[in-house]
Amino acid sequence: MNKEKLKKEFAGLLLAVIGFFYIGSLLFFSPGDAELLSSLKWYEVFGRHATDVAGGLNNPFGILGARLADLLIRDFLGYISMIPGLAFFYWGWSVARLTSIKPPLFFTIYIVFMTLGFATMFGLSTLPNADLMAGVVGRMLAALLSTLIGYTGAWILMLALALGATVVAGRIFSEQLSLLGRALAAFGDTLAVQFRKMSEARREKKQQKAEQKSRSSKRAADHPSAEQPSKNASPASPVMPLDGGMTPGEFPPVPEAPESAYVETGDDGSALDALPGTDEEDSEDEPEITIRESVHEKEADLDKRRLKVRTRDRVPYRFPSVDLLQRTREEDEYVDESLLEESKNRLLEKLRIYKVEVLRISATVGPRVTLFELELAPDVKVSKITSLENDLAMAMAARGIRIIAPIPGKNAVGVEIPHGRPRTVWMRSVLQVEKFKSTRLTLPVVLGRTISNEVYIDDLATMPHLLIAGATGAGKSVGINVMLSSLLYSCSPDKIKFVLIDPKRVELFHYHNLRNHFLVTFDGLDEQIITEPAKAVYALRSVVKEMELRYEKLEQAGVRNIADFNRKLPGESLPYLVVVIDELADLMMTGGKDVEEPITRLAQLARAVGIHLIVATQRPSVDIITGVIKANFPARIAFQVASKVDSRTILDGSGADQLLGNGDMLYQPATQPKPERIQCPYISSGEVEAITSFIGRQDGLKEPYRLPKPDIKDKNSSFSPGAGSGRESRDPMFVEAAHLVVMHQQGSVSLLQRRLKLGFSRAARVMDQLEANGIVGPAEGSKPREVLIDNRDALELLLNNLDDE
Ligand SMILES: Nc1ncnc2c1ncn2[C@@H]1O[C@H](COP(=O)(O)OP(=O)(O)OP(=O)(O)O)[C@@H](O)[C@H]1O
Repeated sequence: MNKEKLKKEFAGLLLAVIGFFYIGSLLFFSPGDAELLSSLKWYEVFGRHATDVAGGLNNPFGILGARLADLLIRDFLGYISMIPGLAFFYWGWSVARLTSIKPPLFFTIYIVFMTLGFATMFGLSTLPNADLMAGVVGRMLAALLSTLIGYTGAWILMLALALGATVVAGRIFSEQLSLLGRALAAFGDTLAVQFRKMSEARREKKQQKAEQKSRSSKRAADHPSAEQPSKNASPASPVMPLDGGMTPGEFPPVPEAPESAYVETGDDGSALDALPGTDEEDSEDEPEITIRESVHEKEADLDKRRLKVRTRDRVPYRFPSVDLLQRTREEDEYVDESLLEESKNRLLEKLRIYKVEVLRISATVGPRVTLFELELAPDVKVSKITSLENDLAMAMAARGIRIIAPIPGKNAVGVEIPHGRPRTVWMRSVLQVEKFKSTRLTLPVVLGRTISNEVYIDDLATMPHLLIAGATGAGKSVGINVMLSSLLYSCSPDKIKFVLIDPKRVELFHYHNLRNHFLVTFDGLDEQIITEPAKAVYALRSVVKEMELRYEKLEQAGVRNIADFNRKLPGESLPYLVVVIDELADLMMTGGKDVEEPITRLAQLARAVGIHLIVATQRPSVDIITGVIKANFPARIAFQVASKVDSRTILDGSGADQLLGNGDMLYQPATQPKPERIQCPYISSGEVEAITSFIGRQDGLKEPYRLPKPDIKDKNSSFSPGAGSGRESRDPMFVEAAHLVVMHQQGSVSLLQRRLKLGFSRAARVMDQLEANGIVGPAEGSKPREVLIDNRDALELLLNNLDDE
């Protein structure tokens, strides 16, 4: 048994003992004790006189009990004072079983209120002994009320108050009552089983006796001359033959009544379960569960920061207040240990069937699921557990079971099982934490709460692009709203701009309010939120052009990235651009390569110039999330998807098919080997509207941020400036660059920059051309590209072939 649990149970027991003492002392109140006690000073507990007094008391709870009873019954609330004693038991039970102290606290308030009420009612009544029940306080309250509102009025008021308090308490304690009901039912079941065991044993004994009797009378009848066997004679002593070819002296052995074996039978008498003590033995062998404390995030008031700022063009801007977000009930972190124990037992039982031995088990209760961490016996292979995922899910009859084998960095495997008390994570609660208030991340986006209840915030600037997939209704749009809102709560309109592409037309509608602050304008397009696929291609190409222009600026300033640029030239600082595409499938269906190419290009190159993509789709199939797109989005979020295949497409592994929907997600950052399960916060469209219209009502910036016209030479051709494989579109340094990467066997842009003295954007363009001509592989995040040509000769051959084309 773990120490923590033992401590809690001890404290619970102590409280129950105090409860017994309290009620017992009052129950044995004797008016005669008062006289004896009056001769004893209150601090006198030792000495002869104290012993004499204690010996003469009628109250078996000694001096302390008698004093307590005297004080409470005679001078306070009469016999009614006994009722609050029940609270000790509730506290004891709560301390031993639960982590939340709220229910017993409410119960104590309720019971004190009811005690005062009952005392007053007894004070009002004329029943015999009513005075003794009401005590001084009850009588006083009754007198006060009947003077103020009359006798009948006082009765009506008291009854109404008692009824009202009981109704309220019933609501508050409905869950506790059902728990108590379950506990009582379980206790009842145990009693019934014990009772059945006993009566079964009695019946069997009777049956044996009857059988023995009938056998001996049969023997006596068959062999009247035979001597009666002595009382102590063994049944196997040589006596008469029986039917069935037994030799004389042979008796069928009398079956011993099995002492420990007990077979529970169904109504039809069939065996339900062979229980030769297995349950008890098993539960003794079972490892104890340790409940891990969830993380308590330090709270902070987000409104207590500098809310008013001035933009670069001297326009005042005020950050939205968190009061625009719904005030919600506190997220209840109460852990129902009995349910937890039930899940643990079921899990261990199933694992036992598959012969998986567990040494230690601990549980972390998250917003939607409980993570059981299992330390396995050394001879159990981890692969065995992984192969059991489906069987376990079926055996436990639960959706949402996910196995993490092993948990990265731990000597344990994880099994996530949904618990019966899903908690909504509210947007307000995840923003009102110190972590978010004092974040130093460039583009902080809140993703939600982890299983250990920690608020998970990541930096979009380092992700650097995010791919989101999930079935319809799984929570993608809510997720995008959460991310955009966290950016609105942390960045001023100077710092960040949004390019919003919404082919579904309804998802990003509220952001129209941001047109004068956060939305870019396009040279050549009227819309600021793009909804038509053709215009989306135009807008994406505009962003590509912007990227190229930014690279030129960076080159001129002699810096490597946007952060350095903004530090070096604060007067010309560039805002970060966040490009959001809410439904890639709609675009890919109509735009195909025309959409894929600018997205890929941006994903490959745009990070350094502060352009970041958030792309969502409800169709995570390979024709939408192509290999090239996938390779360039190292950070991915999977909400619930329909199949394992979809899960593999987005995460390169299963798991997303086992999610529960409603914002339950797996986040795979570029830097971690395995995805993390997170519950996305909930933000309603009303809240998004409130935030955006708060911003929209403020004075807009003097100058909109305008994106340039894209380079469109041939409308029908794929748009890939500089990335073409045609001879005329190749950079003059192409051949030299090809030789360089093959010689060094290293496809890195910085190598070209250094050795060929090229600017970043030109070097990146040449690298794309090398890829398009099959000399290097696709970009793999920040790693150098793979060089596909082994040696100089092979390269010469390839270059000759290219020239012949
Ligand atoms: N984080 C969350 N917490 C609680 N409920 C959520 C959460 N996210 C989504 N939901 C519920 O699921 C519903 C659908 O969510 P949402 O519109 O984001 O789905 P979607 O994946 O964008 O669907 P579609 O692809 O059809 O647009 C919401 O209206 C809400 O009731």
